[in-house]
Amino acid sequence: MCANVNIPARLRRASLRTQIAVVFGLLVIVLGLLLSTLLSDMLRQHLQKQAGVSLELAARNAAKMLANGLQDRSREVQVLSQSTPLWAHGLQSPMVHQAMARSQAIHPHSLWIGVADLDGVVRAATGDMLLGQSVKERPWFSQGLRGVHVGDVHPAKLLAKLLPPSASGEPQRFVDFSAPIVRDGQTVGVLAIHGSWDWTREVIESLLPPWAAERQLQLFIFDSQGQVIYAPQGQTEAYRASGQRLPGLPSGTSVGAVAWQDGQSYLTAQAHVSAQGPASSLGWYVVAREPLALAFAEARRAQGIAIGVGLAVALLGAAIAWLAARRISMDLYALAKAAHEISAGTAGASIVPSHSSREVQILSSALDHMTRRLLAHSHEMEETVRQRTQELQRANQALEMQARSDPLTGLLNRRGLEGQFDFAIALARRSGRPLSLLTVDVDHFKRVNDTHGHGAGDQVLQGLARTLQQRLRRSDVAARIGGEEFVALLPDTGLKEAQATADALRLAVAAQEYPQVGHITISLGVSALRGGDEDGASALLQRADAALYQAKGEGRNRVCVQA
Ligand SMILES: Nc1nc2c(ncn2[C@@H]2O[C@H](COP(=O)(O)OP(=O)(O)OP(=O)(O)O)[C@@H](O)[C@H]2O)c(=O)[nH]1
Repeated sequence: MCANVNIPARLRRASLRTQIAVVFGLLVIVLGLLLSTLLSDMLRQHLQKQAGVSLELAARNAAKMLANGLQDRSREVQVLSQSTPLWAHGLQSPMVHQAMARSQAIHPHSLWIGVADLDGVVRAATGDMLLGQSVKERPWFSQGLRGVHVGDVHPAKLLAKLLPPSASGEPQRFVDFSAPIVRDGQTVGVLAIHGSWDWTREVIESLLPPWAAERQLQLFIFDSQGQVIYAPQGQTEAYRASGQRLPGLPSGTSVGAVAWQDGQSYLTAQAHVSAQGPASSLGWYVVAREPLALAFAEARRAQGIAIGVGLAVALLGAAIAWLAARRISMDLYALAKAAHEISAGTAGASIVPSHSSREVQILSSALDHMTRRLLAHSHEMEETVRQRTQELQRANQALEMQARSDPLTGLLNRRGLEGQFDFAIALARRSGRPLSLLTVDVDHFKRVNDTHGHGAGDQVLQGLARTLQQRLRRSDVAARIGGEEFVALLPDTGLKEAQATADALRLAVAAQEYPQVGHITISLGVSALRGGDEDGASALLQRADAALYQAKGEGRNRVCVQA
C-alpha cells in the first residue's frame, strides 16, 4: 500500500503510479480505439461485400433458373415440332391432341398449346381454344414459320377472354414459344406454346432465400428495353407506370448501392438471363435489391460490436496498465517510506530489499548501502561526541575540584567547604542530629617559616592535613581555609565529643616530629550547631573562631569551646 510520506507542497507532483497509469492507459485506449475502428471498418466492408455477394447470387440463381426454363420450353417446342411420327397423320390427328395434352399436363403453366396451318388458322389446340381462328398476324406465327422462336412477354390478346386471370391477379401475360412443323422436308404449320408469366413468379418466389422477408429482398425482371416485366407482389404495372427503368450500376460492376425511382437507396445486384438458343435474344435482366439500411444492418451491428469489444479491451488494457503502474510504484513507495522513517529516526526502520525489477533492486540496494554507511557514520559521530562530552565532563570535574580544593594539602578550600557546610547543616536540621565545628591554627607558624623556611612551613601544613585526615572520621570534612588555619566539620557529633576529638588532635600533632622543624603545637576552637533556625554556618564559624582566639589568648596548645 502507499506510504503516507509527508512531502512539502512545492515538491508535490502527480505520483509515479498516476503518471504511468495515465500514459499507458491513454496509449492503450487510443491504440485500442484505433485498432477497433480499423478492424470494425474492415469487418463492415467485408460484411457489406458479403451482403452484395449474396444478393448477386440470388439474382444470378434466378437468372439461371429463368434461362433454363426458357431453354427447356423452347427445346420442348422444337422437339415436338420436329417429331415426324406426330405429324404423319396431319396437324389435328388424335396423336397431336394427345401430345399437346401430355405436354400441358407436364407443364401446367403452358396455358395454351396449339397448331396453326400455313395460312395461320388454328387447327388444333388445348381446350380447343381459338380453334379455326386466324393467328396470322401474331408474331409467334410469322416467326415460328422461319424457325424456333421465343417471344418476349406480352399481354394475352385473343386468349385474354378465354382464360381466367393469373394467380397474381394481374392480366394474363405470355411468353410465346413456337417452331415450324416440318413433314417430309416441307413446312406444314407452326406449333406454339403460350407459357403463363405466372411461371416466372413461381420461379422467382421459389428462389427467394429464407432471410428474404427479413431483409426485404425483392427480385425484378427487366426486358432488353429496360422496362419492368416482373415486379413482386403484382406490382409490375405500378412500377412500369412509375417509370422505373433498369437501375444503372457503375460500369464493370454487377452490384452496388443505387437510388431507385421511389427515392430510396437499395443495394442492387443485376444478372443477365443468358439463355442459349432462340431465348438468348430476349436480353432480360434479373435485378435483386435490398434496402440499404437492412442490407448493411448486420455490417453496422458487427461494426458496433467490434467497436464495443475494442472499447472493452481498451478499458481492460487501461485497468491492467493501472495495476502494472501500481505494482511498479509500490516498491518505490515502500523505499520512500523506509527512507522517510530512517530520516525521522523511527526505531527499527530499514530499507527492505526489493526484487520486483532490476532497477528497483539496484535502487533499494544502493539506498540500503548508503543508509548503512550514513548510520555507521552517524554512530561514529555519536560515539565521538559521547567521548568528547565525557572528557569535557571530566575536565569540568577536575576544574571544579581545583576550584574547591587546596593544592598544597589536597583538602577542600574555603569554597569547597561552603557547599559541604550548607549540606551538613541542612542534614543536621532535618535529622535533628548534632553538628560540631573545629577551627585549627598552627601556633607561631610565622616563626617556623622564618626559622626553617617557607618550604618547611609547607611540609608542616601538609603534615597537619594528613593528621587531620587520619584522625577524623570518613564522614568528617576537613578544609584549609587560610594560611595555617584549618577547619573540621564533624556531623553527628556533639560539643563534648567534638571537644574530645579536638583534644586528641592537639595531642597527636604535638606528639608528631617534623624532620626540619621538630615539634609544633596547634590551638583549636570548638563550636556546635544550636537548635533553632537562626543559627547558621557563619555563626557557627564565628563561635569556633572566637574559641580559637580564646585558646590563642590563653597561651596556645589548647582547646577552647564556644557552645
Ligand atoms: N609556609 C607557609 N607559610 C604560610 C602559608 N600561609 C601563611 N603562612 C604564614 O603563616 C604565618 C602566620 O603568622 P601569624 O598570623 O602571625 O600567626 P603565628 O605566627 O602562627 O602566631 P599565632 O597564630 O598567634 O600563634 C605567616 O608568617 C604567613 O606567612 C603557607 O601556605 N605556607
